[in-house]
Amino acid sequence: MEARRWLLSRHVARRQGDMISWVWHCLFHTTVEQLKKTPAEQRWLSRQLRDPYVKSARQQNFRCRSAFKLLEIDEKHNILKPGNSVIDCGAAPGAWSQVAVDRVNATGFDPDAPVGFVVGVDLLHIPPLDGAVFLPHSDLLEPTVQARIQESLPTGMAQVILSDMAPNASGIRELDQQRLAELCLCVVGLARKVLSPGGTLLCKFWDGTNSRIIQKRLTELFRDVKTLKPAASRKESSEIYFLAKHYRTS
Ligand SMILES: C[S@@+](CC[C@H](N)C(=O)[O-])C[C@H]1O[C@@H](n2cnc3c(N)ncnc32)[C@H](O)[C@@H]1O
Repeated sequence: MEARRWLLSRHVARRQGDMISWVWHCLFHTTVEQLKKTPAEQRWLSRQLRDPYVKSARQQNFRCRSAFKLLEIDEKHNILKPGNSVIDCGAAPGAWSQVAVDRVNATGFDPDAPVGFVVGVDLLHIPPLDGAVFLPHSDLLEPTVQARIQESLPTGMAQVILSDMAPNASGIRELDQQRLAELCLCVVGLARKVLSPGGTLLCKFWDGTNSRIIQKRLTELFRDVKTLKPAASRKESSEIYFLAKHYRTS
């Protein structure tokens, strides 16, 4: 009898112990998970949790917060118009393409309303989006990829080229800037092949020594070149955007 009571009390104690550790786990799960992360991951996570644009992106069904950068630029500078063909370079996960699809296709029931076209390209997978054609797992630096973009355009020409491309950060500032400069020059090269006269190019860059080289190149090719820092672009980031309008053919 004594032995049975002892066994029972040990069983109850174990169950209570399990319960306590389960409650402990539920209460502190997030904290423990956070502790497992590296300091950089923790900083990223707490920044994401505090970021109002992350919250708004979730509420408005945008794939990521960067949508608000393009929305702000377009509201101020009116670059995306109904009927435009748009190339979105570095499109994954697809938030800029969401904005572009919405802006280039006029809403309403008018059968004659202009219909736009959006093609997005990225090294990564891009989840499908109604109204956009995507070329995932594709490197814009490859001439064959640029040829596929051109083939996909209804008239072989685009009125707007967007680039939010960024290389994977190596942590070495100069190297990363050099890589982004290469990507920007590649976008400029694409513009020379497919941009309609009068067309627009919007290109992300990290402000620094190379930015003058890119700006100079753009000024040679476009009548109006501006440097923009949208509100949704983090203040601590050196990210800027070149907005080049009125592409000149000669
Ligand atoms: C900041 S994200 C773009 C976010 C996107 N604008 C959006 O709103 O969803 C930058 C993207 O550039 C892409 N990228 C970098 N180098 C590239 C290259 N050579 N060709 C194509 N995409 C590239 C990256 O894979 C990454 O997905």
